[in-house]
Amino acid sequence: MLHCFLLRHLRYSTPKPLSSFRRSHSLYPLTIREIFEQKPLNQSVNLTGYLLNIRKQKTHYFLDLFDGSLTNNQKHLQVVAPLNAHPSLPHLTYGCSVNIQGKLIPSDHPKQEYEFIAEQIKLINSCDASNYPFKPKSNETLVTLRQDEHLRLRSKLSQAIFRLRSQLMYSIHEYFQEQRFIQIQTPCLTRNDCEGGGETFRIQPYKSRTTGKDKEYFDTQVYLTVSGQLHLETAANGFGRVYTLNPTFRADKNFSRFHLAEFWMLEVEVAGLTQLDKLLDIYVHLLRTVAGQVHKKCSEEYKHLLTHNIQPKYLEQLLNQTEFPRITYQQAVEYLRKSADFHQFSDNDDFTRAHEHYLCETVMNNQAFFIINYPKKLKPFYMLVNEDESTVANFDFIFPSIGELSGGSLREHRYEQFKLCLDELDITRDLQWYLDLRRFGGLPTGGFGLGIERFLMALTGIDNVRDVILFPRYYRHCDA
Ligand SMILES: NC(=O)C[C@H](N)C(=O)O
Repeated sequence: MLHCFLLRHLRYSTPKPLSSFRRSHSLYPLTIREIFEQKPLNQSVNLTGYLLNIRKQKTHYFLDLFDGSLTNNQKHLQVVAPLNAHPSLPHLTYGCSVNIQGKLIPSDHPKQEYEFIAEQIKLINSCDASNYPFKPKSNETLVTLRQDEHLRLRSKLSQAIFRLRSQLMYSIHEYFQEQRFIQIQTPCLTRNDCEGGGETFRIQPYKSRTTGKDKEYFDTQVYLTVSGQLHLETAANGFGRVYTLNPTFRADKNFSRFHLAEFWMLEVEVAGLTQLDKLLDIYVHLLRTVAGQVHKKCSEEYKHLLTHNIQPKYLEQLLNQTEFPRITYQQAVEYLRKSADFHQFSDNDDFTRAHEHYLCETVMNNQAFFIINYPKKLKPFYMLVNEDESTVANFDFIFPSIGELSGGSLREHRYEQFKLCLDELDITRDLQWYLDLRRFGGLPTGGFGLGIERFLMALTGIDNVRDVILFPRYYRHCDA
């Protein structure tokens, strides 16, 4: 009985299909994009947006309405307001928000198929036009937009960038769905500094204004995560193929155009991997597929960026290459030592950005490449130690004009070795849960992290991370 009732109920609660115009019209406030796509001729509809231009002519006002729904080739909707119906619109200024009721009708104008005739125009909020950073026809640049993070999505340039970012996120999820990965949400609060680099933000007690009492995070030291990797490995031991796409935090006092204190990182972990080459193949396949999708889906955004002279000089490599050169740390050191600037490079030193740039630009001729098998002592404790006992099975991927785009490794899955390593570092107690993965039959896994903002730099040719994240947090900067 109950079963029948449920079935009947389910049937009735499924929304009935409506024509696409009616469905979107009734469920969400209508957008200009939908007006262009669905052309609801002669129906009275309501639109909300900003006015970008107001021109008074003999018989009509012409208003350019913008609501952020259009891609960049279609700019805005031109609204025609006959003077006899709207004798004066003096309260409307550039940038003000309005609600317009009107109708789309076929146009007599030879250059225009349709026009939108306003029946009623309501001012929602006026705009403090003299202080508004986006003046009519102003020439916005990435630098000027950066000064108004909270308003910059009113500009077409920022819109192009953040549409592209949204597509990137979507394409990443799509890729992993297709490859049958499970998405995991790793925690932002953690007790372990996974990278061991000491760049963690510690959660500090604070005095509550209302109670005046100190508040602790349950009497333990807790940090904002620098990487979800350790937690992701536990998930790889459960599901096999997993990924996470989360914010990560690094207390890096670096003010450079490559560094953020909060950045988004895609992290991937795959069980059953025992060869570094395989991990690199997976990484390249991901980059190629996702870059290809973004390139295909965002052609309008790319065109718009080009009008601002922003072009992805090295995107071709991501789209077309199935392989990238792979050199060992030792080979990279030899290249550096042959150069005039770096001939004194010491054994077991880490590469700086200057080293990476030299290797990429001069040695590799602006070709992206991998550096593999770093000395064990330069890298975090979790990496698989190679047979030579002195290097680890890891990679850094170096991209022209950016430097390190990603890092990854096979993980040390052998219980005895790993316990010894943790004991030596005196971190066994803190990481008992992580060691347990090996204690209870852990699988060999490998994975990598890819910083979303740097990936966006590679995809767009934009040369500052602060332009590809809406609210950048970096050294001494946390504004809006
Ligand atoms: N998941 C990873 O391999 C990323 C690595 N832990 C990093 O933070 O660079």
